[in-house]
Amino acid sequence: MDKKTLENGEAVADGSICGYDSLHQLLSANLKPELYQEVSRLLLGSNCGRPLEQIVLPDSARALSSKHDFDLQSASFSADKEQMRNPRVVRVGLIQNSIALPTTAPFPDQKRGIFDKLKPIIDAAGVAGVNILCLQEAWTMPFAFCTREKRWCEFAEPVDGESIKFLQELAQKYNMVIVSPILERDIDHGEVLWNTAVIIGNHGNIIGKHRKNHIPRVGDFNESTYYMEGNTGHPVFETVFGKIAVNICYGRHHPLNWLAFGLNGAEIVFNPSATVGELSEPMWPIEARNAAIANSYFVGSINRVGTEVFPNAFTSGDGKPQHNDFGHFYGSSHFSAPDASCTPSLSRYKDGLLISDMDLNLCRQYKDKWGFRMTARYEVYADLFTSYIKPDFKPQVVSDPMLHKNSS
Ligand SMILES: NC(=O)NCCC(=O)O
Repeated sequence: MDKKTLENGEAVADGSICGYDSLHQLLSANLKPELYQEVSRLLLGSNCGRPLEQIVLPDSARALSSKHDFDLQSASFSADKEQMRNPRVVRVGLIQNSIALPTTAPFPDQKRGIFDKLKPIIDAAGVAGVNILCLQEAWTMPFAFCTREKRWCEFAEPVDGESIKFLQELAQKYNMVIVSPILERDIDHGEVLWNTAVIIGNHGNIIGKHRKNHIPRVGDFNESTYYMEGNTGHPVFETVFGKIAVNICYGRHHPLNWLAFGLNGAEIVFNPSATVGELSEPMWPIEARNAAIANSYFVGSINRVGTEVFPNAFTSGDGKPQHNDFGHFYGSSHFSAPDASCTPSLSRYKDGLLISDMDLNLCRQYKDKWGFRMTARYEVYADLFTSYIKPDFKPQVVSDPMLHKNSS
């Protein structure tokens, strides 16, 4: 997009960064090519000694992106050639999107509007041969959990509900595993709500589900009003394309959550999110990438886009005057790899589809290279946790005897 003239810099009201779609576009437009190349090497790392290459995507996918005005980007992660194993290349997609209608529209129209908006983006993933696709957190609805109003619970549905049926058809049509994060209503257990990712197999079957483990109590993220911490552990879903797991949004701030998916053997962990610039943007490029490095797996990070305005003003725990929106959901979805490389991010304000080829052999190659599993000393930490969770736990602190000398 064209750079807009700005008086005070930073993100402007349309969600762009000083008129650019993403940080990477800003840098590419403003640095000399040789400087840009060096900055990219440091910011994005390199993969097998090279910058990531783009994938040649079919014209039909490009046509859908132009017609429906969504960002379409791609990048390919390689691994070293091995003598005993064939490459295990999978094509993985992430979708970020804004809501389709104002939050004041009738609920069924809002939901249908999102389905209609997503269909061509999922089609683009399908025609581009994506094997595993992940949507954003609570994709069927506005992220209304800031309001604390219970009427938004109407968007909840069982794991075999309307939105999953919609995706099951597409999963089967395109032979694609789809991860669908929804607000779940557990009909069999008193109709309680959960924040859940449903894993739909490439035959349109339901493989399983995972419920968000860590619920935020920060800023406007009043999600604990709606659902409790998940009770599904840290499942890894073995699909025909690889072993995948889902660390839902705020769980990305918990290194042990990432670790647990790794211990269970995940090769790709998705982090479908809904988070806003003022709260978390500086953390966003770091946490997922660190998780990918520390756990020797790929991470797919997805954040919704746009500003969602609610009819009734709400307050926050931080003393701000009452307001009607969370702030801007900054998109910027991207992939991170075990070798510390990562893709440029999708747009900060536009719907988008990011497609990456990844050779999953890279996971084991990086386990072998850095030996993080081997050197982790889990038994030392198991002892610490065992004692920490007991009421009589005393922190292991050795005080300088001089500190207390004068007071005795
Ligand atoms: N959806 C969600 O958990 N958001 C919390 C905010 C954050 O983790 O950045």
